[in-house]
Amino acid sequence: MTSERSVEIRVSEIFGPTIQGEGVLIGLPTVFVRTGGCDYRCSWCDSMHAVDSRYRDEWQAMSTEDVWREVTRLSDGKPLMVSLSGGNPAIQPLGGLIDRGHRHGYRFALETQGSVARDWFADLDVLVLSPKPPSSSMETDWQAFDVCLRMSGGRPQTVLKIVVFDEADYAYAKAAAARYPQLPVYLQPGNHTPPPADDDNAAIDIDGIMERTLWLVAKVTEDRWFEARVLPQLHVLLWGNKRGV
Ligand SMILES: C[S@@+](CC[C@H](N)C(=O)[O-])C[C@H]1O[C@@H](n2cnc3c(N)ncnc32)[C@H](O)[C@@H]1O
Ligand SMILES: Nc1nc2[nH]cc(C(=O)O)c2c(=O)[nH]1
Ligand code: SF4
Ligand SMILES: [Mg+2]
Repeated sequence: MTSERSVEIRVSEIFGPTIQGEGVLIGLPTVFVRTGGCDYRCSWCDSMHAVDSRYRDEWQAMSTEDVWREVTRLSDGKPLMVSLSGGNPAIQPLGGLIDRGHRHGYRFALETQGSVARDWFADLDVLVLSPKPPSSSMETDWQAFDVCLRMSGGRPQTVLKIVVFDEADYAYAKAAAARYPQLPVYLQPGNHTPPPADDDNAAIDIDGIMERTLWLVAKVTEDRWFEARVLPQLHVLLWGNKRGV
C-alpha cells in the first residue's frame, strides 16, 4: 500500500507570508497552500483559478516534501501558521504535511465547505468550516458536514465562517449557527466582484463591499445576535482581487 506521505498533492499556488485576511485568525502572519480542485462550483467563488479544471495546467502535483520545502523557504524556517485552502483542500492528501510541520513547530488551519471529511482533520490546529448559503447555488449536505465535525474529534479549534450576500443567506447563517451552538460563528460579507480566474487584478467595488458590511452589522445588532462576529475580507480591502496575497 502507498503511504499518504508518498502521494502527490495537487497545488494551485503557495504564497506568503501575508496576513490571514478572514475569520478567527485575521491579521496573523500566514503562509497559504492553495490546492487545486473542488467538488463545489459556488457562483461567486473568488478562487476559480483553483477550482475550474480549465486551469489545471497551472496546477502542480507536488510531494509532501516539495510543499514542505516551499513553506519553509517562504518562512525562512521560522514556524508560523499555515493555511490550507483551495479549492477544497480536504480532497488532497495533507496528513503527512501536517505531521511534518508539527514536528518543526508550525501550525495548520484548514478551510473547507464541509463536504468531505478526513481522519487527519483531528491533527489540525484550526478547522474553519464554511458551509455555503443559497446565493452560492450549492446545496449543503448536513450529514457530510456532521461527519467533518465528528472526524475533527473536537481537537482543533473549530469555527463556522459563512459568506452572506443577502437576506436568504443571513437566514441560512442563523439556522446553521443554531444547529451548532457550540461553534463560534464568523459572518463574512460577500465580494460580489470576485476576480475572473484569468485576471488577478480585476477591479473590486469597494463601496459595495462596505455597504454590505454595514448592512450585516445592522442585521446582527438589530436582531440582538450578540454571538455573531462580522468581519470583512481584510486582504480584499487592502489589495482588492490581487492573487497571491
Ligand atoms: C476560496 S474558499 C476555499 C476553501 C473552501 N473551498 C471553502 O469554500 O471553504 C475560502 C473562503 O473564501 C470564501 N469566499 C469565496 N468566494 C468569496 C466571495 N466572493 N466573497 C467572500 N468570500 C468568499 C469561501 O466561502 C471560503 O470561506
Ligand atoms: N490574505 C489572505 N487571506 C485569506 N483567507 C482566506 C483566503 C482564501 O482564499 O482561502 C485568503 C487569501 O487568499 N489571502
Ligand atoms: S467551495 Fe470554496 S473553492 Fe469551492 S467553489 Fe465554493 S468557494 Fe470556491
Ligand atoms: Mg480567498
